[in-house]
Amino acid sequence: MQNSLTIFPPTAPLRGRINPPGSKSITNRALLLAALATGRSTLTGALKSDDTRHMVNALRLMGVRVDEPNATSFTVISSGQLQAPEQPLFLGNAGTATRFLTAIVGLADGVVVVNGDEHMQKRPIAHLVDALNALGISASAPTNCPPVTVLGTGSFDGNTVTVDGGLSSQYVSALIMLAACGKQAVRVSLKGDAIGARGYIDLTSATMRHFGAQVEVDGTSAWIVQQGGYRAADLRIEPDASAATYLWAAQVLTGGDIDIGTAADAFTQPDAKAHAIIGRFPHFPAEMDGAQMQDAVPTLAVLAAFGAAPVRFTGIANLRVKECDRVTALATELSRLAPGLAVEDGDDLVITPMPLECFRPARIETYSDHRIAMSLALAGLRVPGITILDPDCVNKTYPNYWNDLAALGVSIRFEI
Ligand SMILES: O=C(O)C1=C[C@@H](OP(=O)(O)O)[C@@H](O)[C@H](O)C1
Ligand SMILES: C=C(OP(=O)(O)O)C(=O)O
Repeated sequence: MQNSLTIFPPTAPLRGRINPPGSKSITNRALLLAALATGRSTLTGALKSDDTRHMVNALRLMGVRVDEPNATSFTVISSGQLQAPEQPLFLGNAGTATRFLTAIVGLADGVVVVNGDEHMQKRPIAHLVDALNALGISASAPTNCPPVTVLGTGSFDGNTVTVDGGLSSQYVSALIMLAACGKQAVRVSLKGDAIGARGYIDLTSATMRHFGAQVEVDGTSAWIVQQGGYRAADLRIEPDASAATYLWAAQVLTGGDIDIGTAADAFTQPDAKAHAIIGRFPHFPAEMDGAQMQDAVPTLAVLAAFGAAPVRFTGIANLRVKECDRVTALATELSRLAPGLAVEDGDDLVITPMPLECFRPARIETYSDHRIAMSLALAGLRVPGITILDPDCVNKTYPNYWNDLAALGVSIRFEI
Protein backbone atom coordinates (compact mmCIF):
# COMPACT_ATOMS: atom_id res chain seq x y z
CA MET A 1 0.00 0.00 0.00
CA GLN A 2 1.35 3.38 -1.05
CA ASN A 3 1.49 6.42 1.22
CA SER A 4 -1.18 8.97 0.40
CA LEU A 5 -2.92 12.01 1.75
CA THR A 6 -6.40 13.44 1.40
CA ILE A 7 -7.19 17.14 1.17
CA PHE A 8 -10.33 18.60 2.73
CA PRO A 9 -11.69 21.73 1.01
CA PRO A 10 -11.26 24.64 3.41
CA THR A 11 -14.41 26.20 4.76
CA ALA A 12 -12.90 29.70 4.70
CA PRO A 13 -10.60 31.55 2.27
CA LEU A 14 -6.90 30.74 2.82
CA ARG A 15 -5.02 33.59 4.45
CA GLY A 16 -1.57 34.00 5.89
CA ARG A 17 2.12 34.45 5.19
CA ILE A 18 4.13 31.63 3.61
CA ASN A 19 7.72 31.89 2.38
CA PRO A 20 8.12 29.61 -0.64
CA PRO A 21 11.46 27.74 -0.73
CA GLY A 22 14.48 29.14 -2.56
CA SER A 23 14.71 28.81 -6.33
CA LYS A 24 15.80 25.37 -7.48
CA SER A 25 17.13 26.76 -10.75
CA ILE A 26 19.25 29.48 -9.14
CA THR A 27 20.44 27.27 -6.27
CA ASN A 28 21.78 24.58 -8.60
CA ARG A 29 23.41 27.11 -10.92
CA ALA A 30 25.02 28.96 -8.01
CA LEU A 31 26.29 25.78 -6.31
CA LEU A 32 27.93 24.71 -9.54
CA LEU A 33 29.50 28.06 -10.42
CA ALA A 34 30.73 28.51 -6.83
CA ALA A 35 32.41 25.09 -7.15
CA LEU A 36 34.21 26.26 -10.29
CA ALA A 37 35.55 29.38 -8.52
CA THR A 38 38.57 29.45 -6.23
CA GLY A 39 37.63 30.44 -2.69
CA ARG A 40 34.53 30.70 -0.54
CA SER A 41 31.01 31.55 -1.71
CA THR A 42 28.01 31.75 0.59
CA LEU A 43 24.53 31.17 -0.80
CA THR A 44 21.60 32.28 1.32
CA GLY A 45 17.87 31.75 0.75
CA ALA A 46 18.83 28.51 -0.99
CA LEU A 47 16.62 25.51 -1.64
CA LYS A 48 17.35 22.33 0.27
CA SER A 49 15.51 19.50 -1.43
CA ASP A 50 16.24 16.32 -3.39
CA ASP A 51 17.37 18.24 -6.49
CA THR A 52 19.88 20.44 -4.69
CA ARG A 53 21.03 17.58 -2.41
CA HIS A 54 21.99 15.61 -5.52
CA MET A 55 24.01 18.57 -6.81
CA VAL A 56 25.73 19.04 -3.45
CA ASN A 57 26.55 15.33 -3.12
CA ALA A 58 28.08 15.30 -6.59
CA LEU A 59 30.23 18.35 -5.88
CA ARG A 60 31.43 16.82 -2.62
CA LEU A 61 32.37 13.61 -4.45
CA MET A 62 34.51 15.77 -6.74
CA GLY A 63 36.45 17.31 -3.85
CA VAL A 64 34.44 20.50 -3.29
CA ARG A 65 33.66 21.42 0.32
CA VAL A 66 30.02 22.36 0.82
CA ASP A 67 29.00 23.37 4.34
CA GLU A 68 25.43 23.94 5.49
CA PRO A 69 25.43 26.67 8.17
CA ASN A 70 21.62 26.62 8.43
CA ALA A 71 18.44 25.36 6.78
CA THR A 72 18.64 27.79 3.86
CA SER A 73 22.37 28.43 3.35
CA PHE A 74 25.32 26.73 1.73
CA THR A 75 28.98 27.73 1.95
CA VAL A 76 31.01 26.42 -0.96
CA ILE A 77 34.79 26.29 -0.54
CA SER A 78 36.62 25.19 -3.64
CA SER A 79 40.04 25.07 -5.26
CA GLY A 80 38.17 25.69 -8.52
CA GLN A 81 39.25 22.25 -9.82
CA LEU A 82 37.00 19.18 -9.94
CA GLN A 83 38.48 15.78 -9.11
CA ALA A 84 37.09 12.81 -11.03
CA PRO A 85 34.98 10.90 -8.48
CA GLU A 86 35.64 7.25 -7.73
CA GLN A 87 32.00 6.32 -8.29
CA PRO A 88 29.31 7.39 -10.76
CA LEU A 89 27.49 10.60 -9.87
CA PHE A 90 23.90 9.69 -8.99
CA LEU A 91 21.58 12.63 -9.58
CA GLY A 92 18.12 11.13 -9.03
CA ASN A 93 15.61 12.84 -11.33
CA ALA A 94 17.20 16.29 -11.11
CA GLY A 95 17.30 17.59 -14.69
CA THR A 96 19.33 20.67 -13.78
CA ALA A 97 21.96 18.70 -11.86
CA THR A 98 22.17 16.01 -14.56
CA ARG A 99 22.36 18.27 -17.60
CA PHE A 100 24.62 20.90 -16.01
CA LEU A 101 27.05 18.35 -14.54
CA THR A 102 27.20 16.33 -17.77
CA ALA A 103 28.86 19.36 -19.35
CA ILE A 104 30.85 20.58 -16.37
CA VAL A 105 32.50 17.22 -15.56
CA GLY A 106 34.40 17.72 -18.81
CA LEU A 107 36.53 19.99 -16.58
CA ALA A 108 37.35 17.17 -14.10
CA ASP A 109 40.64 15.31 -14.23
CA GLY A 110 39.46 11.91 -15.49
CA VAL A 111 36.50 9.75 -16.45
CA VAL A 112 33.16 10.67 -14.85
CA VAL A 113 29.90 8.74 -15.17
CA VAL A 114 26.76 10.87 -14.75
CA ASN A 115 23.67 8.86 -13.91
CA GLY A 116 20.17 9.28 -12.52
CA ASP A 117 17.18 7.23 -11.43
CA GLU A 118 14.88 5.21 -13.69
CA HIS A 119 12.98 8.37 -14.68
CA MET A 120 16.11 10.33 -15.54
CA GLN A 121 17.31 7.35 -17.58
CA LYS A 122 14.38 8.07 -19.92
CA ARG A 123 15.05 11.82 -20.25
CA PRO A 124 16.96 12.64 -23.47
CA ILE A 125 20.51 13.98 -23.36
CA ALA A 126 21.94 13.09 -26.81
CA HIS A 127 21.93 16.68 -28.14
CA LEU A 128 24.06 17.81 -25.21
CA VAL A 129 26.42 14.85 -25.59
CA ASP A 130 26.84 15.66 -29.32
CA ALA A 131 27.63 19.28 -28.48
CA LEU A 132 30.29 18.27 -25.93
CA ASN A 133 31.99 16.06 -28.50
CA ALA A 134 31.92 18.96 -30.98
CA LEU A 135 33.77 21.10 -28.41
CA GLY A 136 36.42 18.41 -27.99
CA ILE A 137 35.12 16.75 -24.82
CA SER A 138 34.73 13.02 -25.33
CA ALA A 139 31.30 11.93 -24.05
CA SER A 140 28.97 9.03 -24.76
CA ALA A 141 25.40 8.05 -23.83
CA PRO A 142 24.62 4.74 -25.56
CA THR A 143 20.86 4.97 -24.84
CA ASN A 144 20.70 8.72 -25.71
CA CYS A 145 19.70 9.22 -22.05
CA PRO A 146 21.79 8.96 -18.88
CA PRO A 147 24.08 7.30 -17.94
CA VAL A 148 26.63 9.48 -19.71
CA THR A 149 30.36 8.76 -19.60
CA VAL A 150 32.53 11.87 -19.96
CA LEU A 151 36.30 12.03 -20.23
CA GLY A 152 37.29 15.08 -18.23
CA THR A 153 40.56 16.72 -19.23
CA GLY A 154 40.42 19.97 -17.24
CA SER A 155 39.51 22.14 -20.21
CA PHE A 156 38.62 21.92 -23.90
CA ASP A 157 39.80 23.40 -27.20
CA GLY A 158 36.59 24.18 -29.10
CA ASN A 159 35.40 27.73 -29.68
CA THR A 160 32.12 27.20 -31.41
CA VAL A 161 29.24 24.80 -30.96
CA THR A 162 25.69 24.42 -32.19
CA VAL A 163 23.09 22.70 -30.04
CA ASP A 164 19.49 21.67 -30.51
CA GLY A 165 17.66 23.14 -27.50
CA GLY A 166 14.16 22.11 -28.61
CA LEU A 167 13.77 19.39 -25.98
CA SER A 168 15.50 21.20 -23.14
CA SER A 169 16.92 24.67 -22.56
CA GLN A 170 19.12 23.04 -19.91
CA TYR A 171 21.49 21.85 -22.68
CA VAL A 172 22.16 25.47 -23.64
CA SER A 173 22.53 26.56 -20.02
CA ALA A 174 24.98 23.70 -19.42
CA LEU A 175 27.08 24.67 -22.44
CA ILE A 176 27.31 28.37 -21.68
CA MET A 177 28.30 27.66 -18.06
CA LEU A 178 31.00 25.30 -19.36
CA ALA A 179 32.07 27.80 -22.03
CA ALA A 180 33.58 30.25 -19.53
CA CYS A 181 36.18 27.59 -18.68
CA GLY A 182 37.42 26.98 -22.23
CA LYS A 183 40.82 27.89 -23.65
CA GLN A 184 39.31 30.74 -25.65
CA ALA A 185 36.01 32.56 -26.08
CA VAL A 186 33.19 30.24 -27.13
CA ARG A 187 30.15 30.89 -29.28
CA VAL A 188 27.16 28.67 -28.45
CA SER A 189 24.46 28.76 -31.15
CA LEU A 190 21.04 27.22 -31.36
CA LYS A 191 20.29 24.75 -34.11
CA GLY A 192 16.97 26.08 -35.38
CA ASP A 193 14.98 28.53 -33.36
CA ALA A 194 13.26 26.06 -31.10
CA ILE A 195 14.17 26.26 -27.47
CA GLY A 196 12.23 25.61 -24.31
CA ALA A 197 11.88 28.55 -21.97
CA ARG A 198 14.41 31.18 -23.04
CA GLY A 199 14.06 32.82 -19.65
CA TYR A 200 16.15 30.01 -18.15
CA ILE A 201 19.08 30.98 -20.38
CA ASP A 202 18.74 34.56 -19.13
CA LEU A 203 18.77 33.19 -15.58
CA THR A 204 21.94 31.24 -16.37
CA SER A 205 23.62 34.30 -17.91
CA ALA A 206 22.70 36.44 -14.89
CA THR A 207 24.09 33.86 -12.45
CA MET A 208 27.27 33.51 -14.54
CA ARG A 209 27.77 37.29 -14.47
CA HIS A 210 27.26 37.28 -10.71
CA PHE A 211 30.17 34.84 -10.47
CA GLY A 212 32.37 37.03 -12.67
CA ALA A 213 31.88 35.56 -16.16
CA GLN A 214 31.27 37.56 -19.31
CA VAL A 215 28.42 36.36 -21.49
CA GLU A 216 26.61 38.23 -24.22
CA VAL A 217 23.60 37.36 -26.31
CA ASP A 218 24.20 37.56 -30.06
CA GLY A 219 20.85 38.03 -31.80
CA THR A 220 18.14 35.58 -30.85
CA SER A 221 20.04 32.36 -31.22
CA ALA A 222 23.65 32.63 -30.00
CA TRP A 223 25.62 33.39 -26.86
CA ILE A 224 29.26 34.45 -26.74
CA VAL A 225 31.11 33.58 -23.56
CA GLN A 226 34.55 35.01 -22.82
CA GLN A 227 37.33 32.84 -21.46
CA GLY A 228 38.20 33.44 -17.80
CA GLY A 229 36.27 31.11 -15.49
CA TYR A 230 34.44 32.17 -12.33
CA ARG A 231 35.12 34.25 -9.18
CA ALA A 232 33.82 33.26 -5.74
CA ALA A 233 30.83 35.39 -4.69
CA ASP A 234 28.05 35.47 -2.15
CA LEU A 235 24.50 35.28 -3.44
CA ARG A 236 21.08 35.85 -1.92
CA ILE A 237 18.76 33.49 -3.81
CA GLU A 238 15.19 34.58 -4.56
CA PRO A 239 12.23 32.29 -3.77
CA ASP A 240 11.17 29.68 -6.30
CA ALA A 241 8.69 31.13 -8.79
CA SER A 242 7.32 27.72 -9.79
CA ALA A 243 6.65 26.94 -6.12
CA ALA A 244 4.99 30.35 -5.77
CA THR A 245 2.46 29.45 -8.49
CA TYR A 246 0.77 26.92 -6.13
CA LEU A 247 0.32 29.60 -3.49
CA TRP A 248 -0.96 32.17 -5.99
CA ALA A 249 -3.39 29.51 -7.25
CA ALA A 250 -4.51 28.53 -3.72
CA GLN A 251 -5.29 32.20 -3.12
CA VAL A 252 -7.55 32.63 -6.16
CA LEU A 253 -9.23 29.22 -5.78
CA THR A 254 -10.34 30.04 -2.25
CA GLY A 255 -10.72 33.81 -2.61
CA GLY A 256 -8.08 34.19 0.07
CA ASP A 257 -5.08 36.39 0.69
CA ILE A 258 -1.66 34.69 0.83
CA ASP A 259 1.42 36.83 1.31
CA ILE A 260 4.50 35.10 -0.11
CA GLY A 261 6.81 37.89 0.99
CA THR A 262 8.02 38.72 -2.55
CA ALA A 263 6.28 40.84 -5.17
CA ALA A 264 5.60 38.96 -8.42
CA ASP A 265 7.57 41.52 -10.44
CA ALA A 266 10.65 41.03 -8.25
CA PHE A 267 11.20 37.49 -9.56
CA THR A 268 13.73 36.88 -12.35
CA GLN A 269 12.53 33.32 -13.10
CA PRO A 270 10.34 32.61 -16.14
CA ASP A 271 7.44 31.08 -14.20
CA ALA A 272 6.71 34.39 -12.50
CA LYS A 273 4.86 35.26 -15.74
CA ALA A 274 2.11 32.97 -14.51
CA HIS A 275 1.20 35.45 -11.76
CA ALA A 276 -0.56 37.85 -14.13
CA ILE A 277 -2.53 35.01 -15.71
CA ILE A 278 -3.50 33.49 -12.37
CA GLY A 279 -4.76 36.95 -11.39
CA ARG A 280 -7.31 36.73 -14.25
CA PHE A 281 -8.88 33.54 -12.83
CA PRO A 282 -11.56 32.37 -13.66
CA HIS A 283 -11.45 34.32 -16.95
CA PHE A 284 -8.49 32.79 -18.73
CA PRO A 285 -7.60 33.32 -22.40
CA ALA A 286 -8.96 30.62 -24.72
CA GLU A 287 -5.41 29.70 -25.70
CA MET A 288 -2.33 29.77 -23.48
CA ASP A 289 1.18 29.25 -24.82
CA GLY A 290 3.01 27.44 -22.04
CA ALA A 291 6.43 27.49 -23.72
CA GLN A 292 7.86 30.34 -21.66
CA MET A 293 6.48 29.18 -18.28
CA GLN A 294 6.55 25.41 -18.61
CA ASP A 295 6.70 24.41 -14.98
CA ALA A 296 3.65 26.58 -14.26
CA VAL A 297 1.50 24.69 -16.78
CA PRO A 298 0.30 21.99 -14.32
CA THR A 299 -0.82 24.78 -11.94
CA LEU A 300 -2.57 26.69 -14.73
CA ALA A 301 -4.20 23.52 -16.09
CA VAL A 302 -5.73 22.68 -12.70
CA LEU A 303 -6.96 26.26 -12.32
CA ALA A 304 -8.43 26.13 -15.85
CA ALA A 305 -10.54 23.15 -14.75
CA PHE A 306 -12.38 25.60 -12.44
CA GLY A 307 -12.34 28.45 -14.96
CA ALA A 308 -15.14 30.14 -16.87
CA ALA A 309 -14.44 28.73 -20.36
CA PRO A 310 -12.33 26.09 -22.15
CA VAL A 311 -8.56 26.64 -22.44
CA ARG A 312 -6.15 25.11 -24.95
CA PHE A 313 -2.53 24.88 -23.76
CA THR A 314 -0.05 25.05 -26.65
CA GLY A 315 3.76 25.07 -26.82
CA ILE A 316 3.99 22.28 -24.25
CA ALA A 317 5.41 19.37 -26.28
CA ASN A 318 8.51 19.22 -24.11
CA LEU A 319 6.36 18.64 -21.01
CA ARG A 320 6.40 15.08 -22.29
CA VAL A 321 10.07 14.71 -21.31
CA LYS A 322 9.95 16.21 -17.81
CA GLU A 323 9.75 14.13 -14.60
CA CYS A 324 6.94 12.25 -16.37
CA ASP A 325 4.91 12.88 -19.52
CA ARG A 326 3.03 15.79 -18.00
CA VAL A 327 0.63 16.25 -20.94
CA THR A 328 -0.66 12.70 -20.55
CA ALA A 329 -0.47 12.81 -16.76
CA LEU A 330 -2.54 16.00 -16.55
CA ALA A 331 -5.16 14.69 -19.01
CA THR A 332 -5.41 11.36 -17.19
CA GLU A 333 -5.49 12.68 -13.65
CA LEU A 334 -7.81 15.64 -14.28
CA SER A 335 -10.21 13.31 -16.09
CA ARG A 336 -10.49 11.23 -12.91
CA LEU A 337 -12.23 14.27 -11.38
CA ALA A 338 -14.72 14.50 -14.24
CA PRO A 339 -14.55 12.46 -17.45
CA GLY A 340 -13.52 14.66 -20.38
CA LEU A 341 -12.33 17.51 -18.18
CA ALA A 342 -8.92 17.42 -19.88
CA VAL A 343 -7.95 15.83 -23.18
CA GLU A 344 -4.78 15.64 -25.23
CA ASP A 345 -5.00 16.98 -28.77
CA GLY A 346 -1.67 16.22 -30.44
CA ASP A 347 0.78 17.84 -28.05
CA ASP A 348 -1.81 20.34 -26.79
CA LEU A 349 -3.88 19.94 -23.66
CA VAL A 350 -7.49 21.11 -23.77
CA ILE A 351 -9.34 21.77 -20.53
CA THR A 352 -13.12 22.07 -20.62
CA PRO A 353 -14.35 23.26 -17.22
CA MET A 354 -17.49 21.79 -15.75
CA PRO A 355 -19.85 22.80 -12.93
CA LEU A 356 -18.60 21.70 -9.49
CA GLU A 357 -21.38 19.11 -9.14
CA CYS A 358 -19.84 17.13 -12.04
CA PHE A 359 -16.61 16.58 -10.06
CA ARG A 360 -16.16 13.47 -7.95
CA PRO A 361 -13.62 12.16 -5.43
CA ALA A 362 -10.48 10.67 -6.97
CA ARG A 363 -7.20 8.97 -6.11
CA ILE A 364 -4.50 10.82 -8.02
CA GLU A 365 -1.45 9.01 -9.44
CA THR A 366 1.57 11.28 -9.28
CA TYR A 367 4.16 9.37 -11.37
CA SER A 368 6.99 10.45 -9.00
CA ASP A 369 6.35 13.98 -10.29
CA HIS A 370 6.27 16.74 -7.68
CA ARG A 371 4.35 19.09 -9.97
CA ILE A 372 1.56 16.59 -10.64
CA ALA A 373 1.21 16.11 -6.86
CA MET A 374 1.33 19.82 -5.98
CA SER A 375 -0.99 20.98 -8.77
CA LEU A 376 -3.64 18.25 -8.44
CA ALA A 377 -3.73 18.88 -4.69
CA LEU A 378 -5.08 22.33 -5.56
CA ALA A 379 -8.20 20.67 -6.98
CA GLY A 380 -8.75 19.33 -3.46
CA LEU A 381 -9.29 22.91 -2.27
CA ARG A 382 -12.61 22.84 -4.19
CA VAL A 383 -13.48 19.14 -4.61
CA PRO A 384 -14.00 16.89 -1.57
CA GLY A 385 -12.19 13.55 -1.50
CA ILE A 386 -9.04 14.27 -3.50
CA THR A 387 -6.35 11.79 -2.46
CA ILE A 388 -2.76 12.30 -3.60
CA LEU A 389 -0.67 9.12 -3.90
CA ASP A 390 3.04 9.21 -3.05
CA PRO A 391 2.87 12.75 -1.64
CA ASP A 392 6.57 12.62 -0.67
CA CYS A 393 7.49 13.21 -4.31
CA VAL A 394 7.19 16.94 -3.49
CA ASN A 395 10.60 16.56 -1.84
CA LYS A 396 12.15 17.12 -5.26
CA THR A 397 11.68 20.89 -4.98
CA TYR A 398 9.26 21.79 -2.16
CA PRO A 399 9.69 19.51 0.88
CA ASN A 400 7.52 21.77 3.06
CA TYR A 401 4.57 21.94 0.67
CA TRP A 402 2.05 19.98 2.74
CA ASN A 403 3.07 21.79 5.93
CA ASP A 404 2.68 25.13 4.17
CA LEU A 405 -0.85 24.24 3.00
CA ALA A 406 -1.68 23.09 6.52
CA ALA A 407 -0.28 26.33 7.95
CA LEU A 408 -2.70 28.23 5.71
CA GLY A 409 -5.59 26.30 7.24
CA VAL A 410 -5.97 23.37 4.83
CA SER A 411 -6.94 20.18 6.61
CA ILE A 412 -4.90 17.22 5.34
CA ARG A 413 -5.17 13.59 6.42
CA PHE A 414 -2.04 11.49 5.90
CA GLU A 415 -2.55 7.78 5.26
CA ILE A 416 0.03 4.99 5.30
O1 LIG B 1 17.17 25.56 -16.37
C1 LIG B 1 16.36 25.29 -15.47
O2 LIG B 1 16.59 25.57 -14.27
C2 LIG B 1 15.11 24.63 -15.83
C3 LIG B 1 14.67 24.58 -17.13
C4 LIG B 1 13.40 23.95 -17.54
O3 LIG B 1 13.66 22.68 -18.12
P1 LIG B 1 13.97 22.42 -19.70
O4 LIG B 1 14.96 23.38 -20.13
O5 LIG B 1 14.45 21.00 -19.71
O6 LIG B 1 12.67 22.58 -20.42
C5 LIG B 1 12.49 23.72 -16.35
O7 LIG B 1 11.42 22.87 -16.71
C6 LIG B 1 13.25 23.11 -15.19
O8 LIG B 1 12.41 22.84 -14.09
C7 LIG B 1 14.32 24.04 -14.72
C1 LIG C 1 11.15 19.91 -15.09
C2 LIG C 1 11.52 20.08 -13.82
O1 LIG C 1 12.71 19.78 -13.29
P1 LIG C 1 14.12 19.29 -13.86
O2 LIG C 1 14.09 19.36 -15.36
O3 LIG C 1 15.11 20.24 -13.27
O4 LIG C 1 14.28 17.89 -13.35
C3 LIG C 1 10.59 20.70 -12.84
O5 LIG C 1 11.04 21.04 -11.72
O6 LIG C 1 9.42 20.85 -13.14
